Amino acid sequence: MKYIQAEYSGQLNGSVYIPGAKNSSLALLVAACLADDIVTLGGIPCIDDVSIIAGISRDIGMELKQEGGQVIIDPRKIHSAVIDPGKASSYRASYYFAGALLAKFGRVTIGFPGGDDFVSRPIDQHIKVFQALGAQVQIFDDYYVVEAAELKGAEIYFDTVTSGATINAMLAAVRAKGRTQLHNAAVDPEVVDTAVFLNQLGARIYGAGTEHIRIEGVSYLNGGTHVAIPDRLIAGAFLMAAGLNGGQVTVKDVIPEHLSACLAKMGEVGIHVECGESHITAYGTGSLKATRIRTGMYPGFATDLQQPMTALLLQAKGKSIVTDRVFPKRFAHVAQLRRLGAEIELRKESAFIRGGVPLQGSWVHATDVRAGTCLLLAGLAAEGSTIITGVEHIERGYEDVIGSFKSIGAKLSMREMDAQELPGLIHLRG
Ligand SMILES: CC(=O)N[C@H]1[C@@H](OP(=O)(O)OP(=O)(O)OC[C@H]2O[C@@H](n3ccc(=O)[nH]c3=O)[C@H](O)[C@@H]2O)O[C@H](CO)[C@@H](O)[C@@H]1O
Ligand SMILES: C=C(OP(=O)(O)O)C(=O)O
Repeated sequence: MKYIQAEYSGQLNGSVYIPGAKNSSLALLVAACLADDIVTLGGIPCIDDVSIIAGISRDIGMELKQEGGQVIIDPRKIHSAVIDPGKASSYRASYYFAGALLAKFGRVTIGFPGGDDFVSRPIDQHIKVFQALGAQVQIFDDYYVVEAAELKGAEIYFDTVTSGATINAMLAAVRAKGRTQLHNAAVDPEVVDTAVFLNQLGARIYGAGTEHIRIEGVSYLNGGTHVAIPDRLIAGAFLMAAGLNGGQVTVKDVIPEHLSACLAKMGEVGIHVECGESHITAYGTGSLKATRIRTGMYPGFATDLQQPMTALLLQAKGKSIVTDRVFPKRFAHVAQLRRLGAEIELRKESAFIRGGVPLQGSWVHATDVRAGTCLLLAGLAAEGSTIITGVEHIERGYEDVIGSFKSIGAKLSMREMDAQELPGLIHLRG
């Protein structure tokens, strides 16, 4: 079993280049299915979720090869729209294959999405989209089938703001007959990135980045080239690292506007932030103030950043409250932080933190990708050694997590737990 060992690291200083966004890349790679010619994508990170897509692509006949930092995709030989349920459920964004393959082939058989487990992650809005466009959806035990003789443009109102279903609606509607209008659409940068890419291929999507998106269906999509936007979630976590023990961290190749809410809250807790055109520097002052965080859909404070922010707030003297309204049960990291000595209570959709209590290294388990970042940051601030298992969750979203954190001075190593070591470690788990 792989694990990460984190040691108290003092001040973190340095700069890191931020890779392309996981959540954009997962949409772009599948959007490429819709093209009728070769597509080249840049900025796609080397993460486990992308490897799963590569596996699915091989199964369905989509050629996908990596050449010097670019992924070249040939969707012309796709011969199957049946996706292995095991592969579909080993990451979240497999639902994009449902929208894209439905649009291109009129039928898709696919397993349910997996990804981080926040107790409830419904896909009712995705299904609503498919049905509105004229498809039938049949649900079986471990897969579902979506099919339509013809997809026809429709008027679709989302009952809740969802980035996944907004992107999926664009994928499904882009080749539908006539006009589709999406209302109460998500305005996330990843939605805009997917629309920009599809338009580059010849799609006619208007208004992405606002709550109303209009899609005029087209019957053919060219090949083309696109570069994924930088990962605002990885960038946010690195900037927070500067606040842990009063260091200075610069993230390069970012779009600062995508991090507005995060930077505003970092300012409130006492981290000084300076933005350039494509870089941001965070200066920790060594003294953090408690605050209140409420997550919201973009441009609100990202739910994916509340977990690393919680690690930071453990260092801020006083009472902080972190409320997650997007995923009210996204708090599996709290029990693990308590193992490090954190004073943190859960009530309904909020974590109540008494910050400034010294942390002590222990054995903790990452249950999802950002819980992993949270535990990693907490481990760097805790006395002694922290053992973090559940590395597979972290590797779903982070390319070279050890190398990039080490480059800013973090004392981290990836290890393999062997039988001799286990008795020495087991007392930490309790
Ligand atoms: C692969 C990917 O891009 N993952 C991101 C995506 O997940 P994901 O696409 O799953 O999240 P959504 O944006 O769809 O979810 C937003 C909210 O809508 C609800 N909802 C969603 C779909 C649906 O059919 N019905 C419904 O009720 C969800 O429970 C949640 O409360 O956006 C989340 C919210 O920014 C991020 O945390 C994830 O990192
Ligand atoms: C929740 C996340 O991932 P996913 O939606 O892929 O589970 C995340 O990236 O924080």
